[in-house]
Order: sequence, then structure tokens, then C-alpha cells
Amino acid sequence: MLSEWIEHSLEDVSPRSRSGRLRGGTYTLHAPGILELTPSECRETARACVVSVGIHGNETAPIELLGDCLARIEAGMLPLGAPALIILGNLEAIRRAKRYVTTNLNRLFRRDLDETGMEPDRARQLMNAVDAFYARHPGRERLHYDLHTAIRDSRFPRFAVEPFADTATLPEQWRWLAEANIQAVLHQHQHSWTFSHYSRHYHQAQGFTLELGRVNPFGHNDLTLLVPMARLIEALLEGREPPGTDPARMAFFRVAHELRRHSADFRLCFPDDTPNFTEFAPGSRLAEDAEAGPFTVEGKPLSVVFPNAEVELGARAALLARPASPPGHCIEKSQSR
Ligand SMILES: O=C(O)CCC(=O)N[C@@H](CCC(=O)O)C(=O)O
Ligand SMILES: [Zn+2]
Repeated sequence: MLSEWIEHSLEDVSPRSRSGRLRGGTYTLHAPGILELTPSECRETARACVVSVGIHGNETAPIELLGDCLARIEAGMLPLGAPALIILGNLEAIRRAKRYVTTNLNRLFRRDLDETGMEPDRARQLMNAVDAFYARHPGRERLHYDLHTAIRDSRFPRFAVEPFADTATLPEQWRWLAEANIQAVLHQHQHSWTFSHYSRHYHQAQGFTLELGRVNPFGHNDLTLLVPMARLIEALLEGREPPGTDPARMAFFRVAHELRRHSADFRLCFPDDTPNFTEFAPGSRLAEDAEAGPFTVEGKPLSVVFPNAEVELGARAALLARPASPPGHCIEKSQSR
């Protein structure tokens, strides 16, 4: 059943049964694309894990990676030892191989959301599912990895976005992510209302958006590059303590400024295929907007992440970041980089 869940969810096939047994536990299908795994025995070290993929419909590598993990659980190769909520985010967008259908789902995860439509309704359903899941596992450390791929190349193809929130990241996370071959970390500077931010902000979870390479159609992803990330997710599903390594092998950045598209007459002043984390020197003009005017780099260089001039009006068109110190290092060190 598990190995067919993704396919059946995308084909909108009604499940024969909404719950059942699997090796080492049970599964429950709460709604289309929302699957809970409950181990017969939870390990002491187990976290309450939310793993989400396909929040953007054209980001297929994480869906393939998750499919492999589920197949391994079903085959008895991966003994379930942690409660897990597995989410296929924007089913209709995945079917259409599009980032979203009417609006970007990954900007809607807020409890005061009052928009209506397919994506807002899905955001509410996913928020309710996460709320209920964490409530079923009180006292257990909470974790949420929201897996994505980026539209363009990157100086660091695999990187983590740490949402802005009051909840501090535990040092073990940096160690696990470094071992999972994450190459860089971007600290957010303000609330972003993404899915990983939701779990961090409202549930104090260790939540991250993980960018795992570039957008590709199904069947065109090189999953060998993601083996270390798959091992991390498998360790978490087993309820084992994942292995870690020195976080200083990752590059750390902090968002200094967010570029927003204010008018229809908006453009980014660099080529469309500029890789993420490309650095621009002071004096470089980065954007022109009929309403907000030009944006020029001032002071120290800025690195551009997620540039996209085609976003909806009012939405984020790029993050602009500067190097930051690795956790546990002093500020002076980062400034001298
Ligand atoms: O490559 C891009 O421009 C977008 C890739 C993507 O979907 N990124 C996420 C990041 C979420 C975050 O800021 O935590 C997004 O834009 O939703
Ligand atoms: Zn995405």
C-alpha cells in the first residue's frame, strides 16, 4: 500500500481502506496526500516527524526520495520507530507539473488566513493535520522537514532555509544537516508564512525548508546526490539518533533584505539564470519597480537567493543575504569573511 500511495494520491484513486497494518506499525490516510505512520513501538529517541514534499507541484526529486523511503518501510527494510506525518502538498499542481495552480501555497500557512480557493483550502487542511498530529504526540520533540527543489542553479545546490521564529535551532540539527550533505544555511530575518515556518512558529518544531537541487520533471532527478539526505530521513523515521558532522563545513548566510514586486512594471537587473547565492558588489542595481523605484546594493556585497521577477504582485521577488557566522562562532569572525 505504502509504495503505491503517491501514485494513487496523484491518480485520485480512492483507497480500499483508510487505515491498516504495516511491518512495525500502522498507517492512517487522513485525507488525500496526508498519511500518518504510527510505530508499534516508539523508540525513546524518536521525534514526532512531519515530512512534506510537493508543496510546489513541479519539485519532483523530494517526491521520488520520499517514495523510496516508503517502499523501504513497506518492504521491511526500514523498521518504523517514530510517529510520522507524511504530506504530499499541492496534489493538483503536482498533477499539472506546475509550481502552483492559482496562488503560491507556501505563503499561506497562517492561522488568520482568510483567502478562499483551492490553495488556501489546502493550506487550512494541512495546518489542521499538523496541529492534530503534534497534539497526538505531546512531550515528544517536534520536527518538520519541508523538502523542495529550486528553480535555478545554485552555488550551493543543497541548502536549508531556517525560518524566522522564537524557537532556536538545536545544535544537533546543524550537525545532522551537515552530515546529510547540505552545503549552506540561510537564516530568515522575518516571518515568512511558509509551511516549515508554520511548524516552528506555532508548534516550536525544528522546522526547515530544505532545497535539494533543481526542479526537474519526474524521472530526471539524480537521487544519488540525495542519498545522505535520504539516510537522515530514514534515521528519523526509525527513531534512531542520526549521525552528525561538523556544521562549519556548511556556509551560513542571513537574509538582510527582501525584494518585493510592488508593480506590474517590475524587473530584476540581472540575467534570469543567475545562480542562487551569486554575490553583487556595492553599487550594483538589482531591481527596478515602477512603484518602489530602483534597488541598489549598499554597504557590503549582497548574495541573491530565489530571484523571480514573475511572482504575484506584493510577493517576494528575491532574498538578499550576507555571510553569517556558523552557530557557536562569534560575530567578529563572520564579519571578517
Ligand atoms: O527557486 C526558487 O526560486 C524557489 C524555490 C522554493 O520553492 N523555495 C521556497 C523557500 C521557502 C522558504 O523561504 O522557506 C519557497 O519559495 O517557497
Ligand atoms: Zn519549492
